[in-house]
Amino acid sequence: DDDTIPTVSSFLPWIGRAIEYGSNSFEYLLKCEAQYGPAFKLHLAGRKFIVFCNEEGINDTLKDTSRAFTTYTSHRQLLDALGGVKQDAGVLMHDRLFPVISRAFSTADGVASLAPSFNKTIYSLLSSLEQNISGSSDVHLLHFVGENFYSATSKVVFGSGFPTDTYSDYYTVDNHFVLLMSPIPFTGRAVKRARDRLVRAIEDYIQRSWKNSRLEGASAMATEMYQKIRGRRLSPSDEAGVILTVMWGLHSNVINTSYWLFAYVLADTPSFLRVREEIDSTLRTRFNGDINEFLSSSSASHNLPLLDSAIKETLRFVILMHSLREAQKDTTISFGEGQTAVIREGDLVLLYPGAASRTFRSGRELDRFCVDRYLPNEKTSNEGSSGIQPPFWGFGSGTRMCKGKYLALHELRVFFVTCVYLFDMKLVDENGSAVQGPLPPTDPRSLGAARPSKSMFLRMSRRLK
Ligand code: HEM
Repeated sequence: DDDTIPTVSSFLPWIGRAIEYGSNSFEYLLKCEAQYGPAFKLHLAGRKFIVFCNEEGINDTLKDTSRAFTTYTSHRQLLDALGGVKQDAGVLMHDRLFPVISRAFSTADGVASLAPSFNKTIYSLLSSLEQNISGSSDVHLLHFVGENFYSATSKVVFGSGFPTDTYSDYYTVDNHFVLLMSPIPFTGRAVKRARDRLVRAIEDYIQRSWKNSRLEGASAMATEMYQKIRGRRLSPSDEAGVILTVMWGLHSNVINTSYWLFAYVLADTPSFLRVREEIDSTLRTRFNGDINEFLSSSSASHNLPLLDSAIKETLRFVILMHSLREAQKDTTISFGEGQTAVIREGDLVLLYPGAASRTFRSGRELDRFCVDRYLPNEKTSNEGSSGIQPPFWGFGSGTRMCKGKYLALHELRVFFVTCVYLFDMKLVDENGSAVQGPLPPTDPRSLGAARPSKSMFLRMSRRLK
């Protein structure tokens, strides 16, 4: 019987609308969890959704050894919304392109093919900024991080012919992602125009770069992906839309996570000083104080456990929701204390780790950023960490685990280390006042990952060495 878990009652239709229209879904799901417990059903647009909010339910779904679930539905939605793709490219994306990404990056070694050129490009972008700073300068944190990653990663993956001057359209698309996902046709005209311009720019790029069956100057991974896309005989704009969707996957979470990493760490000066000391001493003792030696080493030798803990702790706050799963056969999911939920073929399952990774077991609140929370074997180094390590799903888990995890971690580390090496940095708000302590609340319309609600700035000056 599938009636063992509660159904969110129909006198709360706004919950359905909130999710469907992407407004404040995080808040609404928290309210549902408070009222209905860790697993509940929602009926939306003629489909049944089952939401799991606790550790057991999330892990049991992510493990899915019986292959009961697919993610085609959410990938089709993404391709349609982000890439404006008209033909069905869900299977292409999932069965053809993900394995290419997976082969390229799913081991720490895999990153080696892109790391040297990424490191060089990031260093050259940041050191030219350093040369141009006199005194101190306030830069918009999200754009600082966004433009540098967009430019470096696009060039490294797609070659120097990629039009990186499209950043502002990319930003509009990413920032108003929720409007693109909305089923209401007249919302988000400006964002759709930005998306269409991006698609055309990518179409031009493909036309210019496709020579002798390869994308000139691009990575082997990008060429292999495009060969597979081309094999599908899509229209040129659908081909470009598929590339745009892949590109968004490459950039969006990295940029967003890097933004929050700077914000959380800099808003807590003692934490920042600890991370900086780890970076300085690692550079000094392992790389002769030479950033170039660090940049040309393999990422396995970086050995920055406190920075890695800070990244994980950041992800605990950033990843709110995982993509939808669609059941392709009947199955059951256990969600703790002997309770099970029956999932029927065609049901959609939504995993909601945002709640579980912030309240853990006995309901202890985990609202505070704690830089050393995920240090290996950390017990009680200070009041904040107090040895509590809530479950970590920053990169998902099981068969659908993030295929770009090692690339993402590499990029996040190298960017942060290079900034710490080159700059003195402070976090300030729009009025130029220092930001310390709790950060402003996240944008309530955030869907999969938390987005900022207010602009924050980095006050940067050259670091005296
Ligand atoms: C900090 C950066 C990143 C974070 C936090 C992140 C997070 C995630 C998460 C949570 C999932 C699982 C979603 C689910 O369970 O449905 C996922 C899947 C995926 N990620 Fe990432 N990701 C990041 C960067 C990247 C990058 C750089 C790439 C591309 C190279 C990438 C490629 C993928 C792919 C292809 C999947 C789908 C895997 C599948 O369904 O088989 N990710 N990512």
